[in-house]
Amino acid sequence: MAEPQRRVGGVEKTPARVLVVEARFYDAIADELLKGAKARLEAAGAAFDVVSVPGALEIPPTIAILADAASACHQPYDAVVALGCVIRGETTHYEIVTEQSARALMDLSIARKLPLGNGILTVENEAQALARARVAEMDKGGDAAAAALAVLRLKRWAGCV
Ligand SMILES: Nc1c(NC[C@H](O)[C@H](O)[C@H](O)CO)[nH]c(=O)[nH]c1=O
Ligand SMILES: CC(=O)[C@@H](O)COP(=O)(O)O
Repeated sequence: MAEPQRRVGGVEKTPARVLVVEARFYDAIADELLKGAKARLEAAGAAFDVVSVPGALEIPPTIAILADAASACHQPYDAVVALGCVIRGETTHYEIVTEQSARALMDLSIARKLPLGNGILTVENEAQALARARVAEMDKGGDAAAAALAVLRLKRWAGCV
């Protein structure tokens, strides 16, 4: 049976090796998302690597590349967190970026049975983005990290029943 869950100060301890891939298309938003994700991972006792890419479309291939590289080095990642912000512009490119990045992340997670938290904001304007990125407000970066760890705990539990 899986070891009893250890919850300290309201945070479920989850020892893990986590890959965080952040898109830096909007630096101020990315900073807040990363701040929240790191705080949640640290509170859970998880180790993590942070890698930056230009935009949301680069997140899925970067995860695939680095997950394979880590496994080849016999240091596989237990979970992944994707962080980014896509703000609608004048053209249909918003649909491409949002839908393709989300679809690719879901496909990656399922195909590889890799716990993955999707913290890519898809919003209409900067105000909506800031409200969701800020740790003191909606903390979507922290939520994405927490979601990845929650699925990891389930995966470990399933492996031990
Ligand atoms: N408009 C946004 C983008 N667009 C860039 C793409 O993600 C990608 O980097 C480019 O098409 C080159 O492959 N990316 C975001 O993360 N956020 C946006 O609002
Ligand atoms: C979501 C985007 O790619 C966005 O920056 C594109 O803006 P636009 O549609 O005005 O070119």
